[in-house]
Amino acid sequence: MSILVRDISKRFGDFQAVDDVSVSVESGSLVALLGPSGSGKSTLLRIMAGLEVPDRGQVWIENENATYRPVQQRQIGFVFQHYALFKHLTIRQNIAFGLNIQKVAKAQVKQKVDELLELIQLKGLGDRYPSQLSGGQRQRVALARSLAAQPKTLLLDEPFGALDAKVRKELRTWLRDLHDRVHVTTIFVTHDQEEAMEISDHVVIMNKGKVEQIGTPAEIYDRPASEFVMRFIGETNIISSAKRHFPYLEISDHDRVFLRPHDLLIQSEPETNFAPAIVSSAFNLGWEGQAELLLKDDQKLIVKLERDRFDSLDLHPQKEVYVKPLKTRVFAEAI
Ligand SMILES: Nc1ncnc2c1ncn2[C@@H]1O[C@H](COP(=O)(O)OP(=O)(O)OP(=O)(O)O)[C@@H](O)[C@H]1O
Repeated sequence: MSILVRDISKRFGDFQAVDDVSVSVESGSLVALLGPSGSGKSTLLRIMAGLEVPDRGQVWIENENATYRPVQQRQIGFVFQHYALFKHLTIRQNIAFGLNIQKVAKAQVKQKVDELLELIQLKGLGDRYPSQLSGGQRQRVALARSLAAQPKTLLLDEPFGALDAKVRKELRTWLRDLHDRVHVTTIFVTHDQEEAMEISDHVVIMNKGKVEQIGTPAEIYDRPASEFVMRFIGETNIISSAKRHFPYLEISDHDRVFLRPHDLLIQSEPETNFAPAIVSSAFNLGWEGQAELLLKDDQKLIVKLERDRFDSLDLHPQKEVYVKPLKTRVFAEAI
């Protein structure tokens, strides 16, 4: 089911939580709403769900204006960070809960629950109670419960936020696999860049109630639309008055240049267009090498290198090296 929010604004008292936001989510895609705390992600999700009414703007579901349509009529399933399962019901009974309320025939309920238990890879655990499952398993049950009613869209608000880092990582790939099997349009809120970048078809980057950029993970990383996006996604070096170090760059004298730690050439010998720098520290991280360099005016640069290159350069504190940016970005000053 496609969802389009158009020119949505929502204010709480004096606070503008969502500020003129438009987002279009294609049917069957997996989309992340990503941004720092308080950027309006959950509010936007709740407006899509019908749990919150926008002050302005519209929500279109499958090309129908659904702005004032009640939650129950939106064919939406939810999972929240702390989606408490019913403690006194078994996993099977939890998953079947909505179907039983709808008075679906017993044999059909059993079949559906079996299918869902298989889908969430908890086949043997249907007769356990929630307290007998791990946090990650419980969230999978919560997802199965929301899928039981065959929603056309799944809205997930920090679904793995309460879990530890390792389980989180496992569950996000699991969510992508699940999505590839069931193809339900899925929109999930996260403040974890890696989570959003790893599994989404499109990422919506939010900041202070506004959309900064919408794109595929590669577009967002390679062509950030703003300084905020560049700094929020991946690591970034910022060089002030970069023209002093790299006169050949086609920038103004006082422009700040942004560049990723991987987007630098580094060598031991001087060469045209390379700026001298002194290594202040170098670490072998195992899978790659990382060095901190100081340019002539003491501006810091982080460089990340493939292991072979790192080893052959023999980087160590005080060594003089020469660097040249490969890909640079300049943004208008943030207001
Ligand atoms: N019902 C409400 N009443 C008053 N203020 C609210 C309400 N809901 C949200 N807010 C405020 O609106 C802002 C945006 O909240 P929202 O939950 O949408 O942000 P978020 O990006 O999801 O942040 P987080 O990652 O911390 O959940 C916050 O400052 C929050 O305090």
